[in-house]
Formats: sequence, structure tokens, C-alpha cells
Amino acid sequence: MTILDRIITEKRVEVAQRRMQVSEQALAAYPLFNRAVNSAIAAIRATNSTGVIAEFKRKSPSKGLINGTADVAATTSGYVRAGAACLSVLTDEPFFGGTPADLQAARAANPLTPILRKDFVIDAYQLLEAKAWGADLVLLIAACLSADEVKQLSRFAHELGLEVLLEVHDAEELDRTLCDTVDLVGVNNRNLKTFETSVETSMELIRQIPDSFVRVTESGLHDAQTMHRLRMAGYEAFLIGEAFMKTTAPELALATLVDQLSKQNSTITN
Ligand SMILES: O=P(O)(O)OC[C@@H](O)[C@@H](O)c1c[nH]c2ccccc12
Repeated sequence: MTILDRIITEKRVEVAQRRMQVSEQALAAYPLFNRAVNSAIAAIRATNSTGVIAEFKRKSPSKGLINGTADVAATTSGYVRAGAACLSVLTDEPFFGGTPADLQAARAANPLTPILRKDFVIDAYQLLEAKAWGADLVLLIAACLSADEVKQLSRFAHELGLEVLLEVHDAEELDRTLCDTVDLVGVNNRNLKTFETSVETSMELIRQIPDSFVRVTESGLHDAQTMHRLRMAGYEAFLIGEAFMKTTAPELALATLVDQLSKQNSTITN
């Protein structure tokens, strides 16, 4: 059984339990449920956007504990000050140490920034939760969904006004699941079976993703030179967690990277 299989098996139990505790009607009555969402597409494509989607992640199955002390409101608002175009907040507790309260705190601290609910979405109920807790954008992972599920979940997300990031790791997943009801396509550089990351995964897949989608490169990113190379290849956004979270001042790590990125850009164009 792969780690992804284990996560999904537990997730089904978790979602069933939560559905019994909080009805769909109750979620729809949350104060944030009817708000206007912040568009991640618009934020990423804005002039002067860094394209960085900065992630709040305490731990992961591949790295174990990354940061056990960071405060979610302080860290995410620091990310925004340092130039993050969007935020990503893990809400999976057993494997990533995230909570719904993390997402809600990030929302309250950053009213104008698009926020991704980072979790393993397998059920429409989780999209209602995402909206109620304050997310603007949801992740659908091709490796754990059928083409039909991607279509149905992304349609429902759109009905709720949420944008959709479809995550793929190889050409098979891309061919099988890409549809016009997703907005962003993320290539995960991390192989979820071996946990190894290679940016060549992103370099290889870019040609097969139409540029009508916002193309995102995910995981294992930490240096401006590599990011510049990925940007030149067509990536508009970079999903980065560990490189920031493993430091004592995640927002400073992002500010430094943004500074190096701007130097990369000017070195090449001059
Ligand atoms: O911490 P990293 O290597 O910068 O990676 C961030 C993000 O891409 C990673 O957390 C991630 C990508 N896809 C996921 C799916 C579920 C949980 C986590 C992830």
C-alpha cells in the first residue's frame, strides 16, 4: 500500500465522520460561505506578481517535522508582505499536521490574498468545507481521482465560486484528467511513491499543458536560478513550502528568494 493509498483510506473515514458532525446545510450557513472569492488566476497574472504560492506546512510524510512552532497567522501574513501571490494552507491533520482552524486563521489574517485549501479532496462535501472555512481555491490530485471525479468536483467547485488547481505528476495523469473545468494545472515534482523530487518532471510535462491554464510547478523548489529556468519554460507559478517553513523566519526566506528572482530576471534581460 502506497502512502497515497493510506492517506485516501483514512480520508474517507475522516470525511464520513465530519459529515455526521456538521451537515451540508450547517456549512452553507457559515458566515464566510457567501463571500466573494479572491481569484488566484488574477493574482498570479497580475503585473509584478512573483508567482509564488507560499505554503504553510508543519510536517509531511516525506520530511517528518518541518516546523513545530510557526504561528499560522503571523507566517502567512509575513508571506504576503514578502511578496507571495497566493497562499496554500494544509488542512490534513494526520499526515501534514494541518487543521481547519489553520485555514480559518490564514483567511482572517489575509482577507485579500487567494488561499488554496491543501488537502486530499475526494468528496464534494470537502468543497463545501473549503468555501465555509475561507478558501478561494481547491486542489484536485489526479493520482487519487478518476476523470469523472475530476470533472464533477471541478464543476461543483465552480458553482461555489472556487477556482481549481489540478495536480498531475506524469503524462498519463494529465491525458486522463485534464478538462476545461479546471483553472490551474500543477506539475508535482515530487514522486509520491518514492518522495524524490526532480524539476525535470516539470520541464518534460510543460509542452503538454495548454497555456490557457495557469501552469504551476510544485515541490522541491528552493533556488531562483531553477525557478527562472522553469519560468522561461512557461511556468507562471511556483508552489513552495519546505524551503520557507524549515527556517526560523519563513517570510524572510521568501523575501530573499523574491530578491534573488528579480536579480535573475534583470541579469538575463540586460
Ligand atoms: O514543501 P515543498 O517541497 O516546497 O512542496 C510544496 C507542495 O508542492 C507540497 O506540499 C505538495 C504538493 N502536492 C501536494 C499534495 C498534498 C500535500 C502536499 C503537497
